[in-house]
Amino acid sequence: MDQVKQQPPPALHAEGVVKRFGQTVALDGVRLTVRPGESHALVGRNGAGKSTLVGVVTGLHRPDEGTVEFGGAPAPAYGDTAAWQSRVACVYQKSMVVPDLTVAENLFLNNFQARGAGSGRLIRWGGLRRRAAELLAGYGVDVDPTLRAKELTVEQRQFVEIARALSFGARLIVLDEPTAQLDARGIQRLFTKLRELQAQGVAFLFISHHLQEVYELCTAVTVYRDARHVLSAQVADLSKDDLVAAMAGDAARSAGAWHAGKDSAALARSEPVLKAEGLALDGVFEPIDLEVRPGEVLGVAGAAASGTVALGEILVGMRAPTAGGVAVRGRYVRPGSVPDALDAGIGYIPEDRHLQGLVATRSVAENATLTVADQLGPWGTVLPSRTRAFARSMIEALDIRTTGPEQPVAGLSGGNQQKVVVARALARDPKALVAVRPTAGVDVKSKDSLLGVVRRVADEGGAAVIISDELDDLRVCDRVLALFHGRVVAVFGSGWSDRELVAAMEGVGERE
Ligand SMILES: Nc1ncnc2c1ncn2[C@@H]1O[C@H](COP(=O)(O)OP(=O)(O)OP(=O)(O)O)[C@@H](O)[C@H]1O
Repeated sequence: MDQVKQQPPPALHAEGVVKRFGQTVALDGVRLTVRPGESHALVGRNGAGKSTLVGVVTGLHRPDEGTVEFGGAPAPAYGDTAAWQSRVACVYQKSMVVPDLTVAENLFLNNFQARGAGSGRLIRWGGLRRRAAELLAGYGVDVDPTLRAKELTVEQRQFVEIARALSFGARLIVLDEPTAQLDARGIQRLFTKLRELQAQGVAFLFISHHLQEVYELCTAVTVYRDARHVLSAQVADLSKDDLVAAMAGDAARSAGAWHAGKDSAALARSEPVLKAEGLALDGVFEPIDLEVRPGEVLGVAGAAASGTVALGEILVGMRAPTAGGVAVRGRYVRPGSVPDALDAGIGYIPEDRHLQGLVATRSVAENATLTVADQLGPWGTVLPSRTRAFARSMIEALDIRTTGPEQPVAGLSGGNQQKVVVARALARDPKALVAVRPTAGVDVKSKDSLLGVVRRVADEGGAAVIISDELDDLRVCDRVLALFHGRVVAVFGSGWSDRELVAAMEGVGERE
């Protein structure tokens, strides 16, 4: 018999996939082919259809048309969860493990029957732990299987979820913005692990708005735009400008890497809009003084454990400090009081729109105006016409992809939900806007307009604080404080280099 050397069948092949949600066509005949051992990026603007495709190829959404194959064989029936688990898994930004169970229990959850016939319902815990330790070691994952899932770092949790998927037999793993909550070193450790697994033939579908990560990690890329397939290419053959142009559908505008940089002498003469004195949170950050003057955008840079997010939460009244206080234009703000912070003119763009941001079942218009109900009509009544008018202006300004102001936010893509959170923060014309990683999950093209909106709050005489470890977020700032383990380790005016700022956030070159 002739031995014809054949290419192995693709790890995933989807063809002609159509998915509608009511009137919305989320996928319009798209295709995607991921080869074994490949790291394949799926990119596109907010609302392009990426998450919907992930839902279709992980068995969550039944497509209206089209086919899905794994390793050349048709996908399992929709609803047969165990069969889907043995083909593909998705590691989401949100943890899918059970927080109160141990790593070992999470690894074998739903999989007890796989431990051999005859064991019945009896679970042998010692054996379970041993097998978990073997499994983790087999994939080079250094995590104690007796820890509870809630005790894991984001990075460890992702590794456990990947090991769990592989133990079910899956050879395709979808990673949805996996670096969103990792610091620079965590990202490098994740990428190293992914490369090791790729070398063993595991394929990855990588969903990300970070194009530099696509170039660093991925070998192939597919672009969707407005629910359609635009191109698939080898990453090495595609320039970044061409990639952005394919996503945006028109000639790529330059990302406008502008350092703002205000006249520091003029700034120093004006009274601060936002002032914090001796602000501290025991065990999280040491006393810190802040002054943000009219027209100024202050950046607060730091990695996950730096204390920057807690600082932001204190500025907006979500947490009380252990010492110090905050004032807006000289008006003292009651510590730990969100209503008082709002009254004082503080606006807030939280990082986690799921927990703090939105009411999923309410409309875009209602969510965008949740904090301004008292301003929209007499005696607190909300006039629907005004709510809609404000929402319409925001939909336009922020390029929110929606069927209209009445659409429930649950039906928006993740990035478009984030824009609604931003709209809500702007609804009150805040004097001081505090934004935590405002562009998380927002596509490359929308990032500019969103940061421009934050910048405008300052340009109109207010002040803004951007808390982030994203260099692109920090570029719009006039001044950047870098925190490391709760201490300000560096202050930059305009003109910092990426390398300097990253080094400061990483605590490199810190002086005692
Ligand atoms: N459950 C749903 N109900 C109604 N419409 C939906 C639903 N899920 C998604 N859509 C719509 O389908 C389209 C594609 O959304 P999808 O979440 O796939 O985009 P995405 O590319 O993942 O965007 P993002 O980058 O913002 O996460 C959007 O117009 C969205 O509003």
